[in-house]
Amino acid sequence: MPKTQPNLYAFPGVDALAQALRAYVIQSQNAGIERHGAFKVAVSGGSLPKTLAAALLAPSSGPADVVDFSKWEIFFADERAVALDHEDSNYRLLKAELLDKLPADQQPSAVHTINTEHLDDIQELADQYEQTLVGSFASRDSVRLPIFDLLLLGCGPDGHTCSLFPNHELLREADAWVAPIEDSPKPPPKRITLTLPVVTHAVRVAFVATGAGKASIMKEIFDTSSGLPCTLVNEAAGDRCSWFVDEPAIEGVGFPRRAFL
Ligand SMILES: O=C1O[C@H](COP(=O)(O)O)[C@@H](O)[C@H](O)[C@H]1O
Repeated sequence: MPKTQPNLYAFPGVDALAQALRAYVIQSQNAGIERHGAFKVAVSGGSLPKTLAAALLAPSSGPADVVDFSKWEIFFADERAVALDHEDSNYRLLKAELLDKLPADQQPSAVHTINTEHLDDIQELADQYEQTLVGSFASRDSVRLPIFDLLLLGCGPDGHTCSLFPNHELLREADAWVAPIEDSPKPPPKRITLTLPVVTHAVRVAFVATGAGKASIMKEIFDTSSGLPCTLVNEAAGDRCSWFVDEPAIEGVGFPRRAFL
Protein backbone atom coordinates (compact mmCIF):
# COMPACT_ATOMS: atom_id res chain seq x y z
CA MET A 1 0.00 0.00 0.00
CA PRO A 2 1.41 3.46 -0.85
CA LYS A 3 2.44 5.57 2.13
CA THR A 4 -0.02 8.40 2.75
CA GLN A 5 0.92 11.98 3.48
CA PRO A 6 -0.32 14.20 6.33
CA ASN A 7 -2.91 16.89 5.53
CA LEU A 8 -1.51 20.40 5.76
CA TYR A 9 -4.32 22.95 6.17
CA ALA A 10 -3.22 26.59 6.13
CA PHE A 11 -5.34 29.62 7.08
CA PRO A 12 -4.76 33.33 6.78
CA GLY A 13 -5.19 33.83 10.52
CA VAL A 14 -6.12 32.20 13.82
CA ASP A 15 -9.84 32.99 13.49
CA ALA A 16 -10.21 31.01 10.25
CA LEU A 17 -8.01 28.25 11.67
CA ALA A 18 -10.19 28.00 14.80
CA GLN A 19 -13.33 27.72 12.69
CA ALA A 20 -11.90 24.79 10.70
CA LEU A 21 -10.48 23.16 13.81
CA ARG A 22 -13.95 23.29 15.36
CA ALA A 23 -15.48 21.48 12.38
CA TYR A 24 -12.70 18.86 12.48
CA VAL A 25 -13.05 18.25 16.23
CA ILE A 26 -16.84 17.94 15.93
CA GLN A 27 -16.41 15.36 13.13
CA SER A 28 -14.02 13.38 15.35
CA GLN A 29 -16.36 13.73 18.32
CA ASN A 30 -19.36 12.47 16.35
CA ALA A 31 -17.39 9.53 14.96
CA GLY A 32 -16.18 8.58 18.46
CA ILE A 33 -19.68 8.80 19.93
CA GLU A 34 -21.02 6.66 17.08
CA ARG A 35 -18.24 4.09 17.61
CA HIS A 36 -18.35 3.73 21.39
CA GLY A 37 -20.69 6.30 22.91
CA ALA A 38 -17.91 8.62 24.05
CA PHE A 39 -15.22 10.91 22.69
CA LYS A 40 -11.75 10.03 23.99
CA VAL A 41 -9.39 12.88 23.33
CA ALA A 42 -5.94 13.81 24.62
CA VAL A 43 -4.78 17.42 24.60
CA SER A 44 -1.43 19.17 24.87
CA GLY A 45 -0.38 22.24 26.79
CA GLY A 46 1.63 25.17 25.44
CA SER A 47 -0.14 27.34 22.88
CA LEU A 48 -2.79 24.74 22.01
CA PRO A 49 -5.45 25.30 24.72
CA LYS A 50 -5.94 28.96 23.74
CA THR A 51 -6.59 28.15 20.06
CA LEU A 52 -8.71 25.16 21.05
CA ALA A 53 -10.84 27.36 23.32
CA ALA A 54 -11.33 29.86 20.48
CA ALA A 55 -12.57 26.95 18.35
CA LEU A 56 -14.81 25.24 20.89
CA LEU A 57 -16.32 28.20 22.72
CA ALA A 58 -17.67 29.78 19.52
CA PRO A 59 -21.47 29.81 19.27
CA SER A 60 -23.07 26.89 17.45
CA SER A 61 -24.24 27.66 13.92
CA GLY A 62 -26.85 24.86 13.85
CA PRO A 63 -27.69 21.26 14.72
CA ALA A 64 -24.67 19.88 12.84
CA ASP A 65 -22.31 22.18 14.73
CA VAL A 66 -22.64 21.02 18.33
CA VAL A 67 -19.80 20.36 20.76
CA ASP A 68 -21.24 17.82 23.22
CA PHE A 69 -18.76 18.07 26.09
CA SER A 70 -20.90 15.74 28.20
CA LYS A 71 -19.57 12.88 26.03
CA TRP A 72 -15.94 14.00 26.23
CA GLU A 73 -13.34 12.06 28.17
CA ILE A 74 -10.25 14.26 28.30
CA PHE A 75 -6.69 13.02 28.84
CA PHE A 76 -3.38 14.84 28.70
CA ALA A 77 -0.94 14.09 25.89
CA ASP A 78 1.76 15.14 28.30
CA GLU A 79 1.86 16.66 31.74
CA ARG A 80 4.45 18.29 33.90
CA ALA A 81 5.22 16.74 37.33
CA VAL A 82 3.82 19.66 39.28
CA ALA A 83 0.73 20.36 41.40
CA LEU A 84 -2.48 20.87 39.45
CA ASP A 85 -2.61 24.55 40.42
CA HIS A 86 1.07 25.16 39.52
CA GLU A 87 1.68 27.66 36.72
CA ASP A 88 3.48 24.94 34.69
CA SER A 89 0.57 22.49 34.84
CA ASN A 90 -0.99 21.65 31.48
CA TYR A 91 -4.24 20.83 33.32
CA ARG A 92 -4.27 24.28 34.93
CA LEU A 93 -3.84 25.85 31.50
CA LEU A 94 -6.68 23.88 29.91
CA LYS A 95 -8.89 24.63 32.91
CA ALA A 96 -8.21 28.37 32.71
CA GLU A 97 -8.61 28.59 28.92
CA LEU A 98 -11.51 26.20 28.41
CA LEU A 99 -12.97 24.13 31.25
CA ASP A 100 -13.73 27.08 33.56
CA LYS A 101 -15.62 28.75 30.71
CA LEU A 102 -18.03 25.88 30.13
CA PRO A 103 -21.47 25.99 31.76
CA ALA A 104 -22.07 23.52 34.62
CA ASP A 105 -24.29 21.29 32.45
CA GLN A 106 -21.65 21.09 29.71
CA GLN A 107 -18.67 19.80 31.69
CA PRO A 108 -16.76 16.83 30.22
CA SER A 109 -17.76 13.41 31.55
CA ALA A 110 -14.15 12.98 32.77
CA VAL A 111 -10.94 15.00 32.88
CA HIS A 112 -8.09 12.61 33.68
CA THR A 113 -5.46 14.55 35.60
CA ILE A 114 -2.22 13.08 36.97
CA ASN A 115 -2.17 11.65 40.49
CA THR A 116 -0.20 14.33 42.34
CA GLU A 117 0.60 12.00 45.24
CA HIS A 118 3.47 10.73 43.07
CA LEU A 119 5.19 13.93 42.00
CA ASP A 120 8.45 12.79 43.61
CA ASP A 121 8.51 9.51 41.71
CA ILE A 122 7.87 10.17 38.04
CA GLN A 123 8.10 6.50 37.04
CA GLU A 124 5.21 5.88 39.44
CA LEU A 125 3.45 8.99 38.13
CA ALA A 126 3.69 7.62 34.57
CA ASP A 127 2.63 4.12 35.67
CA GLN A 128 -0.40 5.52 37.47
CA TYR A 129 -1.41 7.53 34.41
CA GLU A 130 -1.00 4.41 32.27
CA GLN A 131 -3.39 2.67 34.69
CA THR A 132 -5.84 5.53 34.09
CA LEU A 133 -5.68 4.71 30.38
CA VAL A 134 -6.13 1.00 31.12
CA GLY A 135 -9.24 1.89 33.14
CA SER A 136 -10.75 3.73 30.21
CA PHE A 137 -9.56 1.72 27.20
CA ALA A 138 -8.86 -1.89 28.16
CA SER A 139 -6.32 -3.98 29.98
CA ARG A 140 -2.84 -4.25 28.50
CA ASP A 141 -3.44 -7.97 28.03
CA SER A 142 -6.39 -7.40 25.75
CA VAL A 143 -5.16 -4.47 23.65
CA ARG A 144 -1.64 -3.71 22.47
CA LEU A 145 -2.26 0.03 22.46
CA PRO A 146 -5.06 2.40 23.49
CA ILE A 147 -6.71 4.03 20.49
CA PHE A 148 -7.70 7.64 21.09
CA ASP A 149 -10.42 9.14 18.91
CA LEU A 150 -8.31 12.26 18.62
CA LEU A 151 -5.02 13.69 19.82
CA LEU A 152 -4.73 17.46 19.80
CA LEU A 153 -1.04 18.30 19.74
CA GLY A 154 1.30 21.24 19.69
CA CYS A 155 4.67 21.47 17.99
CA GLY A 156 7.52 23.14 19.86
CA PRO A 157 10.02 25.39 18.05
CA ASP A 158 12.52 22.49 18.27
CA GLY A 159 10.06 20.00 16.66
CA HIS A 160 9.03 18.31 19.90
CA THR A 161 5.49 17.19 20.53
CA CYS A 162 3.91 15.91 23.75
CA SER A 163 7.10 15.63 25.86
CA LEU A 164 8.88 13.70 23.10
CA PHE A 165 12.00 15.70 22.35
CA PRO A 166 14.43 15.52 19.38
CA ASN A 167 17.10 12.80 19.69
CA HIS A 168 15.79 11.71 23.10
CA GLU A 169 15.91 7.98 23.92
CA LEU A 170 12.19 8.14 24.77
CA LEU A 171 11.50 8.21 21.03
CA ARG A 172 12.52 4.54 20.98
CA GLU A 173 10.09 3.50 23.76
CA ALA A 174 8.11 0.62 22.29
CA ASP A 175 6.38 -0.92 25.30
CA ALA A 176 5.01 1.67 27.73
CA TRP A 177 1.87 3.69 26.93
CA VAL A 178 2.95 6.51 29.22
CA ALA A 179 6.59 7.26 30.03
CA PRO A 180 8.42 9.53 32.45
CA ILE A 181 11.06 12.03 31.36
CA GLU A 182 13.30 13.72 33.89
CA ASP A 183 15.63 15.67 31.63
CA SER A 184 13.23 17.64 29.45
CA PRO A 185 15.29 20.28 27.64
CA LYS A 186 12.34 22.64 28.06
CA PRO A 187 11.50 23.40 31.70
CA PRO A 188 10.17 21.96 33.87
CA PRO A 189 12.49 18.93 33.49
CA LYS A 190 10.21 16.30 35.05
CA ARG A 191 7.19 15.26 33.04
CA ILE A 192 5.20 12.32 31.77
CA THR A 193 4.16 11.79 28.18
CA LEU A 194 2.19 9.50 25.90
CA THR A 195 4.70 7.43 23.95
CA LEU A 196 5.19 7.54 20.18
CA PRO A 197 3.32 4.24 19.47
CA VAL A 198 0.27 5.54 21.36
CA VAL A 199 0.40 8.86 19.52
CA THR A 200 0.69 7.28 16.10
CA HIS A 201 -2.12 4.75 16.70
CA ALA A 202 -4.82 7.33 17.38
CA VAL A 203 -7.75 7.39 14.95
CA ARG A 204 -6.80 10.99 14.20
CA VAL A 205 -3.95 13.28 15.18
CA ALA A 206 -4.26 17.05 14.79
CA PHE A 207 -1.36 19.46 15.22
CA VAL A 208 -1.92 23.16 15.71
CA ALA A 209 0.98 25.52 14.99
CA THR A 210 0.73 29.27 14.68
CA GLY A 211 3.04 32.25 14.30
CA ALA A 212 6.24 33.06 12.43
CA GLY A 213 8.28 31.57 15.28
CA LYS A 214 7.34 28.10 14.01
CA ALA A 215 8.29 28.68 10.33
CA SER A 216 11.85 27.37 10.40
CA ILE A 217 11.00 24.15 12.26
CA MET A 218 7.97 23.61 10.00
CA LYS A 219 10.31 23.70 7.02
CA GLU A 220 12.46 21.01 8.63
CA ILE A 221 9.43 18.90 9.57
CA PHE A 222 7.80 19.01 6.15
CA ASP A 223 10.62 19.52 3.68
CA THR A 224 13.37 17.25 5.10
CA SER A 225 13.51 13.76 6.55
CA SER A 226 14.55 15.29 9.83
CA GLY A 227 13.77 12.50 12.29
CA LEU A 228 12.19 15.15 14.51
CA PRO A 229 9.38 13.90 16.77
CA CYS A 230 6.72 15.73 14.70
CA THR A 231 8.14 14.22 11.50
CA LEU A 232 8.01 10.74 13.03
CA VAL A 233 4.31 11.25 13.79
CA ASN A 234 3.70 12.46 10.23
CA GLU A 235 5.49 9.43 8.78
CA ALA A 236 3.70 6.88 10.94
CA ALA A 237 0.20 8.38 10.93
CA GLY A 238 0.15 9.57 7.27
CA ASP A 239 -3.23 10.96 6.31
CA ARG A 240 -4.67 10.28 9.79
CA CYS A 241 -2.55 13.27 10.74
CA SER A 242 -3.72 16.84 10.01
CA TRP A 243 -1.95 20.14 10.60
CA PHE A 244 -3.89 23.34 11.28
CA VAL A 245 -1.51 26.22 10.77
CA ASP A 246 -1.61 29.90 9.99
CA GLU A 247 0.28 31.33 6.98
CA PRO A 248 3.14 32.84 9.04
CA ALA A 249 3.90 29.39 10.51
CA ILE A 250 4.50 27.87 7.07
CA GLU A 251 6.14 30.76 5.29
CA GLY A 252 8.68 29.16 2.91
CA VAL A 253 7.44 25.58 3.41
CA GLY A 254 7.28 23.74 0.06
CA PHE A 255 5.02 20.86 1.14
CA PRO A 256 1.61 21.09 -0.64
CA ARG A 257 -1.32 22.53 1.29
CA ARG A 258 -4.76 20.94 1.13
CA ALA A 259 -8.04 22.84 1.04
CA PHE A 260 -10.10 22.27 4.19
CA LEU A 261 -13.58 21.32 3.00
O1 LIG B 1 6.22 21.83 26.75
C1 LIG B 1 5.30 21.70 25.97
O2 LIG B 1 5.42 22.25 24.73
C2 LIG B 1 4.66 21.78 23.61
C3 LIG B 1 4.68 22.86 22.53
O3 LIG B 1 4.23 24.08 23.08
P1 LIG B 1 3.98 25.38 22.19
O4 LIG B 1 3.75 26.48 23.21
O5 LIG B 1 5.20 25.61 21.36
O6 LIG B 1 2.76 25.12 21.39
C4 LIG B 1 3.26 21.38 24.05
O7 LIG B 1 2.57 20.82 22.97
C5 LIG B 1 3.37 20.40 25.22
O8 LIG B 1 2.10 19.92 25.63
C6 LIG B 1 4.02 21.12 26.37
O9 LIG B 1 4.14 20.31 27.53
